[in-house]
Amino acid sequence: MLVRTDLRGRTLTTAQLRAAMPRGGSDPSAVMDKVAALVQDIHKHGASAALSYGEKFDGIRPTSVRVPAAVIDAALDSTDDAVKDALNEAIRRIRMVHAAQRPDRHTVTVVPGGTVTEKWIPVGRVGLYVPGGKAVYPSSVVMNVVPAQEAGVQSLVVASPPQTDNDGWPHPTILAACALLGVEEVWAVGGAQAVALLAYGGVDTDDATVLEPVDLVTGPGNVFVTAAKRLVRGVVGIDAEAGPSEIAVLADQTANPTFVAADMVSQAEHDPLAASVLITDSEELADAVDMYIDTEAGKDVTAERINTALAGPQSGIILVDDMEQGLQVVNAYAAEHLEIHTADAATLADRVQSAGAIFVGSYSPVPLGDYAAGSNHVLPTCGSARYNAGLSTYTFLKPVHLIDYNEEALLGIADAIQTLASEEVLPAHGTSLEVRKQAAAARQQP
Ligand SMILES: NC(=O)c1ccc[n+]([C@@H]2O[C@H](COP(=O)([O-])OP(=O)(O)OC[C@H]3O[C@@H](n4cnc5c(N)ncnc54)[C@H](O)[C@@H]3O)[C@@H](O)[C@H]2O)c1
Ligand SMILES: N[C@H](CO)Cc1c[nH]c[nH+]1
Ligand SMILES: [Zn+2]
Repeated sequence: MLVRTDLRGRTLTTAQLRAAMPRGGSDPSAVMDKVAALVQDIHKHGASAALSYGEKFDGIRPTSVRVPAAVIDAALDSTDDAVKDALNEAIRRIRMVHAAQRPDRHTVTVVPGGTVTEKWIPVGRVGLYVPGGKAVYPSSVVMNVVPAQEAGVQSLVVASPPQTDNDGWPHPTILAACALLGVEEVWAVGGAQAVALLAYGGVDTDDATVLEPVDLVTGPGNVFVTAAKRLVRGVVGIDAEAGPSEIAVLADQTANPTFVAADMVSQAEHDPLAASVLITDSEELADAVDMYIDTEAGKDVTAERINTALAGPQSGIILVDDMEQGLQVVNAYAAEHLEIHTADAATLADRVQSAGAIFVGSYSPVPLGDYAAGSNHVLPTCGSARYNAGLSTYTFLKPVHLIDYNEEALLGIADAIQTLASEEVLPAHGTSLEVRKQAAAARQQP
């Protein structure tokens, strides 16, 4: 049975609401000291230190960080046709959505002769993290690579943990997904050590192959990956923090309890720290969801993770008076994934302010988005959807302004600029305008 929190009849401030939410130990600050020491070590000792941490945590040391091309080709050859077809269909849909995100360059004519153009420049080199600890994630290869490609990134590297049953190389289906997408640079390194190596770079085991550092690290991962991303932010760019999975379901008495419960269990199976939360005004639904979870959940190989995640302080059922209070809870919680199973799901979905992705109605379950809706599954966790969005083509683009004024347009605003510069006591700024004014005046002299 999930822990219940009864908010009915209570009016809470935002801070009180947040405090009342079930949230667990997926906060990276809990492992920050340990991960900081690891990141420092890799900054100092590079690839050999990263491989040593891999040996410790993943149980194997590959012969090199960079995966040889022949290993990637062999992985594609040995991949089942059904898996290749499924990956190709997912790639097709995800590419459609992310290609449509590419923003246009646009120019604003501020005054005659004075324009500001916004141009989108792709990040130069990116490091895409693909998890491979408790489960392996070929789908995350697609979710990282496709938006980077659609943004026009020229240089990208995928990093994923070494696997004991693949000679220390990343999982073969991860390599196959890279091959299908035309990715040639793959590193066999995982966890916090992967993030640190991507940020600082190094030299491979042959003492010759340079592992060039990247400009931006993206991708999901466990709490160690998330902590490392927080630590290297500034040395490199990072995307939103996409840590252990979360699902919140907002549901009323019209919801199908089996659908709701199955979707909650689906995210619990990622990690013992994963969170599954039901927000409902129907005790009957809450009881039925509990019943399903008690009798049906956790019969598969992932049972232990599911049971731990559902029993943890991060999971539970929140009872609310009605959908208005439900929406307040939803916005305060800011789930990575929000499913809405109510009579008016689309209307409520439009009113949600904070969620990584919103799944509308009974036939848009989170696993659809995990693999093949076309949307991205790398989404902000731990409440960061209040201020961050999921991975997208925009993540890999920088909007840069081109400022182009002619003399007349500049002189038309010169006095205002000089006034402001003088107000800020920055006289050299004013001089930049003054010399141009004087040059113009000199030309007017007979
Ligand atoms: N939010 C999202 O968008 C999203 C998407 C997909 C997956 N996820 C999450 O990604 C996570 C994947 O986790 P995972 O563990 O399966 O794979 P992972 O690749 O993130 O982590 C595995 C690595 O963790 C390191 N590690 C393991 N134990 C350690 C320890 N005690 N100390 C230091 N490092 C250690 C190892 O080096 C290993 O390579 C899950 O939590 C899943 O829910 C999130
Ligand atoms: N639900 C995960 C994001 O939290 C993504 C995923 C990949 N594979 C299955 N699920
Ligand atoms: Zn999932």
